[in-house]
Parts: sequence; structure tokens; C-alpha cells
Amino acid sequence: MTDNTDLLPEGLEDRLPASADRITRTMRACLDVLDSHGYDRVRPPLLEFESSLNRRMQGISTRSMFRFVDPSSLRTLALRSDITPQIGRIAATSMAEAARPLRLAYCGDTAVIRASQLDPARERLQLGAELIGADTAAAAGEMVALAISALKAAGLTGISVDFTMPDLVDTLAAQDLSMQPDTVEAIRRELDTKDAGGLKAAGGEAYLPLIHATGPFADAMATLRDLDAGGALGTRLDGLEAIAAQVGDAARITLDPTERHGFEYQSWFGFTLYAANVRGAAGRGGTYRIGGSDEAATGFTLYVDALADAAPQGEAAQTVYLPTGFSASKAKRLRADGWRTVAQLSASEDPKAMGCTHILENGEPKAL
Ligand SMILES: N[C@@H](Cc1c[nH]c[nH+]1)C(=O)O
Repeated sequence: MTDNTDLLPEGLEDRLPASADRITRTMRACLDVLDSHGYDRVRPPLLEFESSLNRRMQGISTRSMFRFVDPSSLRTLALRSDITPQIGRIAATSMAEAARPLRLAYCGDTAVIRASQLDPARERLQLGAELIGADTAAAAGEMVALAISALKAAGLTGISVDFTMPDLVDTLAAQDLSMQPDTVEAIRRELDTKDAGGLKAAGGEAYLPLIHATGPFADAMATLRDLDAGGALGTRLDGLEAIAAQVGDAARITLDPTERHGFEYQSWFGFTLYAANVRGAAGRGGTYRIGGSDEAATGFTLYVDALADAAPQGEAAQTVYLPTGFSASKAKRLRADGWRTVAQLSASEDPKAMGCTHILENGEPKAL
């Protein structure tokens, strides 16, 4: 029976065993990869003062976050919508004295008030890594390669990475001192929609080639190099090439230099990860600066719920039913050998219906 109070709010759901199992496996596989590359896990809290989430990175707005007054401190708290700013806070405060570069990993739930039309989920399990103290091409190369390894460890295939340059328009506009701030904003808007006519009308004719510098990495790069006659982008383009070289043939690389969607605080480099059968982005990352300490950093976040649905299903677990009176030491040995055990509680149970594949008979598992 479902009564009204049993309904979950829009965009929130229970993950039942099969789905929760996939999520757990995906999480474990990815966290193991981060750990093996020297990333130490930290666990920031689910909520904190709104003001501290707000000021850590430029471009973050708490408008999309669930906020409420804490009855105890009477201050406004916000539910995190992204863990990266929290890692920034940790790096700038309790771990300010730790040696750099500092490598941290995390995994936890985040929430937003309104999701996008494409993805109605309002809760997201984020898993990621942040490399604090560097936003160089070498740091970015490490992060992109690490993100790809994590996706592969989770069993995902068909991985591709789309590189972007979130602050590209600002960098180019800074070269042209005569440009008014509202013209820059209009150019940004038209580039977001890749509207060539609109871009011209907004006074951004010189930016038209950017719309075409999109696609497979090598081609798009050549177009960008041509466009960059003045050399304003030189070091950035070299950086992108160095990152691509580090990725090698681990994933297909594309370039969409003006893509800003989902990049609120990333600076010269941003990337979006895609994988076969994953709806939307599998993850995102890039370079940024931590507000307050102004320290450079690079990181990425994987959206585990989206990934888990596309990850291959784990092997069906062998579960053995232990009738009343079983030997505890025998059961312990079976578990050590990789069996799952389910102990009988009452006479009326149906082991097969409960998901058991075997039953313990004469000390041995017998197929059901
Ligand atoms: N946390 C960002 C991605 C990111 C991590 N580090 C830097 N950027 C996101 O989820 O979009």
C-alpha cells in the first residue's frame, strides 16, 4: 500500500538491491584506482555554512542549493551541490600546511533544488579527485588520465573526453581593450548557442572561427592555431596538446573550445567525460583556483549513479542457505571462500525465492 506520505519528492529515488549493488561496485572500483595513485580520501560533511560553500570558488552560486536556518547556530546552512568546493576549503584550512601537491579523493552524495531537463535527478553521488597546488598541463594530464583509468576500472567502454577552454572568451577579449563588457557577455551567450548570425550581430565576427574549431582534437586544434595568429592562446594550446599526448590512445579526444555549460569555476582547461551507454556526462573536471587562498588546483568528478547504470553487471553471487543447526565455523569458511550465506530463521522460508542458489547439505553447498 502506498500512501501519500510514502511518496518521494520529484527527482529523488530509492536504489533497490540490484541498482545499489552496481553503485557499490562502481564506487569501489573507482576509489581503488584513486587510492592506488596516491589520492587520500577525505569525508567533508553533507551540509555546512552557506557562506563557506559560496566563497570558495568564483562562479559558484548557492541559489541552486537547498538552504535553511540551523536552529542551533541560527546561521544559514546549505546542502552541498558539489564536493570540490569543500575539498578547496579543507586544502585552504585544515590541510593548509600539508605538503604540495596535495592529492585528495572523495565520494559522497550531493543535492540540487532543480536539476536540468535532461537529467531530473536531484541527488547525485559524486566521486572524484583533486590535485591541489598545480594547474599545469602536467597536472591536468594526470587528472584526465586518472579519470579515464577509473572509468575503465568500473568496466565502462567507449570512453571519450571533450576538452574545453572555459575562460577562452575572456582571454581573447582581454586582448581587445576597446571591447565593452556587455559585448563580451553577448559574445559568450551567442557562442554558447553556436549561433553564427547572432555572433556577428553581437559584434563578435572575429570569434566566428571558434564555432568551427569543434570536433576531433587534431582538426579542431589546427583551426584554433590558425585563428590564434596573434599568439594570445599559444601556451594554452601547447598545454592542450601536452594533455592530449598524456592521454594517448586511452580515449577518443574531441575539442569544443567555447563549451562552458557545467563549468562554473574552471579556468584555462575543462573536460567532460563520456562513456558508452551513459546518459549525459559521466564526469567533468578542470583547472581552477581556490577562493580565499588563491591556490591553483586541478580535479575531476565522476557522477557515479549515471555510470553505475551503464557498468557491466557483476557476476551473480553464489548464495548458500544455511538450515537451522548449521556449523558456524563451516559457514565462516564458506564466506572466506567467497560464498554469501543466508541463515534460516524459521521453518516457512523458501530459500530459492529469497535469492539463494545453494543449500548446505551434509556440510556441502548443493545447487537449488
Ligand atoms: N566538481 C566539478 C568538476 C571538477 C572537479 N574538480 C574540478 N572540477 C563538477 O562536478 O562539475
